[in-house]
Amino acid sequence: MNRRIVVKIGSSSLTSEEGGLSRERVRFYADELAKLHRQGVQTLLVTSGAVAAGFRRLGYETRPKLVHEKQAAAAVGQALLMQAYQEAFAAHDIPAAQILLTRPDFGNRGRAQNAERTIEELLKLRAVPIINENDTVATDELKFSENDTLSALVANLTKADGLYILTDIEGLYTADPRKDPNAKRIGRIDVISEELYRIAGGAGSSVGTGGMRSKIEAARIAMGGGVATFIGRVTEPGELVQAVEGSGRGTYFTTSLHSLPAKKKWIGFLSVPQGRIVVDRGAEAALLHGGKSLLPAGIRGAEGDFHLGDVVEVINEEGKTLGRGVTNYAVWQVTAAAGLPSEEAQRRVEAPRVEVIHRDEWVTTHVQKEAEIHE
Ligand SMILES: Nc1ncnc2c1ncn2[C@@H]1O[C@H](COP(=O)(O)OP(=O)(O)O)[C@@H](O)[C@H]1O
Ligand SMILES: N[C@@H](CCC(=O)OP(=O)(O)O)C(=O)O
Repeated sequence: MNRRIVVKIGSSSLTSEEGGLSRERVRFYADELAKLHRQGVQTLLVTSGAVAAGFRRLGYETRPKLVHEKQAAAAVGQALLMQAYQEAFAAHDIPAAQILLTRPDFGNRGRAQNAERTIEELLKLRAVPIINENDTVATDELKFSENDTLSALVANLTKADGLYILTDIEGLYTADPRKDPNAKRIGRIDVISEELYRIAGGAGSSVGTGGMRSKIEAARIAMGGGVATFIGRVTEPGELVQAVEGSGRGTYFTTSLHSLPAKKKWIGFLSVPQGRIVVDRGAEAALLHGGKSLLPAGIRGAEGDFHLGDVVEVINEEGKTLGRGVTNYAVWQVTAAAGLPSEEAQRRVEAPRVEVIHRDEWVTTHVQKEAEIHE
């Protein structure tokens, strides 16, 4: 049995047909989590539902669409959401703790460590940390694409053994089952490939389709940090325990990676890149397959506003992401040194090191084209 798990509950699992918060569903999930808690499993909950819980109280007739309206609804609804969880967990004598985070909180190592320490203390005292996005301050560039990403970052930060993303469908299918009756459920996935993003639908498709895409992205981030992931449906009593035991209604994403060293995990899966470096084919092969550092000779260009010590994303000339690393060069130095032999580059821009990114500070996040799918 897992020692520590993160459970993510999406809006679709918590709302009634009219779009408001269902207190009955909140109680159901609290009861399910309490069963694991009683078995000694440390449980963290990432929950949506603030907008759903708040919009009516503010006088909106339907769930608002504009960002500032949603923020206002969430400010009212977050308190109501927590109240519902407080009551539901109190029935099990479990203290419920509220934690509100934004994307940059993970990108700042000091803030991330503070959050981690607070969560450790709460778990030690047998509380359930209940986490949501801090909607008041989160607008576009501060936002997680969905709470799915937030749950993956929390799982990585807290070194969880498993991430359970609960939704209204029994896992990932070979196509959207709402549109294709022949779609089959995928039971297990060992490697996230580009093909999975394709079958989860591309940008510009319906809201639900985007939903599965962001869950695949969450699974990728969690697996990269060594956290096994489940995407599926839990609606009947006992099903969350079953999901954690390996027989849930959904798709299991395995990972052979053991937790990366803390620094690499932060670079690859928690940091917020400050810019991008474009590399040629030779550098791509050296980084992905050669275990080498990135040298100026293989660089084609750079964008963003980064300085020595920042994390940057490295992409190839087709725009595909290869990985991330800590740069020893500022953006102007990368631009001036691009394509030059190492010594000349270092002399010209007075860089502290020859390597633009040293291999000890590099994490590959490249997604391969295809991989086996187990039905
Ligand atoms: N290949 C697929 N397999 C399963 N579901 C898919 C797929 N492609 C798109 N979807 C849609 O994704 C939806 C789940 O995402 P979403 O509605 O955002 O859930 P939540 O609110 O729980 O985050 C499903 O109901 C389904 O319609
Ligand atoms: N943080 C907001 C919205 C988060 C959200 O929509 O997430 P999800 O249900 O996973 O798509 C809320 O609590 O209402």
